[in-house]
Amino acid sequence: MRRKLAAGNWKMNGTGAALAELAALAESHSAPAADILVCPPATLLSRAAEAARGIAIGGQDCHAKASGAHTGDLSAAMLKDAGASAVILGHSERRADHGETDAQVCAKAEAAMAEGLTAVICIGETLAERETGNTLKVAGTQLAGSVPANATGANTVIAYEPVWAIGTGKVPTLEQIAEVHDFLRAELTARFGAGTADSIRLLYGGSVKPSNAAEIFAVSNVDGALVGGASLKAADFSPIITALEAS
Ligand SMILES: O=C(CO)COP(=O)(O)O
Repeated sequence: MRRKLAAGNWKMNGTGAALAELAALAESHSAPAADILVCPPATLLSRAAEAARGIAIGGQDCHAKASGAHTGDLSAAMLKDAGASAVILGHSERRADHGETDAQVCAKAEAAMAEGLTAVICIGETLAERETGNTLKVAGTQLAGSVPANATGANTVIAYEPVWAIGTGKVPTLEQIAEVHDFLRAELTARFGAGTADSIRLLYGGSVKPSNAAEIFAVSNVDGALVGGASLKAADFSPIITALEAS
């Protein structure tokens, strides 16, 4: 049985004052029935790890190399040293803003896993790709190219985030979410076998809110959510976590 996971991606939001939201979240979810992960900006990682009390902390990217001449980048070991136990990789905003390819995401995931971090690997189609009937093709290609061969339920989480649903208030239909998640599970089964595939959690991401969380969490093969905007305030993220615990 996969343990559910509520993950928050703060993106490029938050200074020290935002840690009060994390402390409030930890306070109201001291013994959660689902895993909770918050990924703040890297500048807040070590302070977040102190404020989080039981909530896991993650980075939003890491470099594929362990160290060296890569100005502005962070290695997986640095994230771990700052208190992270996970890292989001291949988010569509990084694929778009920094031209990250599946192969680069895969190399980053390998580096993260080598440090004992859980790689939260993001995939998802653009609106143009959906409208031309290529959703599953894109999801399959990204999955195959971005997920390392040594993926397990312990070191890998997959987040399906349709690009057109991120920050837009637009959400796929429940049937559309089910279609992609069922497909991803089948693809993982074909590649890794049922045992490993059944242990890897599949998150949905894109405009998840307290008002739509419960119906999304009832969808087949949805093991939780990767939440952007609604993870910034404890008052929004908390009811999403509660809905996941009840699912
Ligand atoms: O990109 C996302 C999480 O990684 C989703 O963002 P929103 O929840 O703000 O749509």
